Amino acid sequence: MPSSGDAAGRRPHVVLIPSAGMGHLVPFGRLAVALSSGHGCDVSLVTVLPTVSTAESKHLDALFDAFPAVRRLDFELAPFDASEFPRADPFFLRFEAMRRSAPLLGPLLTGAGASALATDIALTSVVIPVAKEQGLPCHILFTASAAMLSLCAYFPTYLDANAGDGGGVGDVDIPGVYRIPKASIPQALHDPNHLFTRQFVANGRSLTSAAGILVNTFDALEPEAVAALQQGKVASGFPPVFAVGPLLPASNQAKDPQANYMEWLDAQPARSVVYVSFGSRKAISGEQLRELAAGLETSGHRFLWVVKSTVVDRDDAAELGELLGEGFLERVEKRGLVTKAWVDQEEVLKHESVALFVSHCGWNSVTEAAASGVPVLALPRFGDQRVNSGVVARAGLGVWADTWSWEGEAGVIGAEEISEKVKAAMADEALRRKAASLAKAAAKAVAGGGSSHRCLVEFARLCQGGTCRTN
Ligand SMILES: O=c1ccn([C@@H]2O[C@H](COP(=O)(O)OP(=O)(O)O[C@H]3O[C@H](CO)[C@@H](O)[C@H](O)[C@H]3O)[C@@H](O)[C@H]2O)c(=O)[nH]1
Repeated sequence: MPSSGDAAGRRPHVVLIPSAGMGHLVPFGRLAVALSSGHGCDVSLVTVLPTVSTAESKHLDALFDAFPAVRRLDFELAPFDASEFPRADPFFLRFEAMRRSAPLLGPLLTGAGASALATDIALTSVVIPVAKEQGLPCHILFTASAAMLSLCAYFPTYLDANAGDGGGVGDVDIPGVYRIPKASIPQALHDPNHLFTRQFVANGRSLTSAAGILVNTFDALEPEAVAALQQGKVASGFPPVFAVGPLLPASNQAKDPQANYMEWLDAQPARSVVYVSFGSRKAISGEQLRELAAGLETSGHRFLWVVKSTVVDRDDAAELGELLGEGFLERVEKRGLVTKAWVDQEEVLKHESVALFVSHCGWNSVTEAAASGVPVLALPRFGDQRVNSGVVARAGLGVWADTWSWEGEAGVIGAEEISEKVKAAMADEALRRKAASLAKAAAKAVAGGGSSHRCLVEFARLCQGGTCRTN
């Protein structure tokens, strides 16, 4: 039942504060749409200006156009001199700018009449103190898997218990969840002094200061992790956990008028195409690109391959053709399309010609594959993607050859292995059936009365009258 307002009839006004990066903006936009349609909440999505990339600006413009019920709340960052950090990437600079602009956030929230906040785990150190000052409950939308959330929640305890061992990080057996093998733990976490590790531990500790935690997942995809988190088995003093995924509004992607991939897909036979994409950014090495190209070629299958321009090594100015191996594009012309366009991935995954998704297992891609019933061949690259690949394999959504050579996150998987795995996955009828059954479970979870729908109702109710745990 939608929330009908407080005693004075006021609707809750939930303000969502995403961090930068399409992998984060996309689920925040989707949560905004889900909450504003049918849950009795007013919803504002904070647009941090200037945006980090044109992809982000286009995405946000398309979202606000398509869903006018979602209010846009512009947050102009205070200018700061980035030359202090000459080698920092745009995401670090964005975080630093947010941190320095925090004093401006309180007045923005008061002016907007916020009654509750939801922010990204990466921004808790900035947003939670502001929320405390304002007396507002602050929730977290965790944009990765529940397995990754449980690792984040348990990791500080794990490190405390293993401090002094000197043996580094091993398998991590998360209470109530399962054992995450050493090789799946993000590489940076193997070094206790790495900046990422310190941040990850601080984030893990900050989870208990949140009023509630939303996760873009659903029961059938991650039964163990969702149950353990909700039952407080992973860490003590844990706030309520709402598994609200898969967060999927109607398509709201900015269309690229130059892109011809949908016409190309329309011309392919049903269930014949391997879709290959590694998310919105982040490089895979030139060497891995060429191995992948050769593997796709020898697999003999049709493929649509989305290569982001940032996928190409920054200092490698060569054109796509050269990067993918000499003559590759000409040889595969009749059965492969390689594009640098921003595609509407949901639309692609729903297309009847698509049979397999070769994915880095960014969490949004995993949830989209699950919602579309497209099996995944996992090719994780960095960060949470190995943990997510483990989820994919456990749930039967896809295959992850975790026996593949592990040489750290920069390890290269050879063409022959890729080709064999593509052929096997394309021929695997049982895998296809299992993926299709997960899509049914996903649809059931988000429909009225389903587990994710109930979690969203419960969350909206908490925003209506919830007590503030951030104090
Ligand atoms: O041409 C494109 C490329 C991407 N997308 C969309 O962009 C999002 C990409 O997100 P994701 O699949 O999660 O990949 P990343 O962009 O790599 O996401 C980052 O954020 C995720 C969520 O926290 C993490 O799981 C990843 O490891 C991290 O790299 C998805 O919704 C895609 O559908 C498109 O629609 N068209």
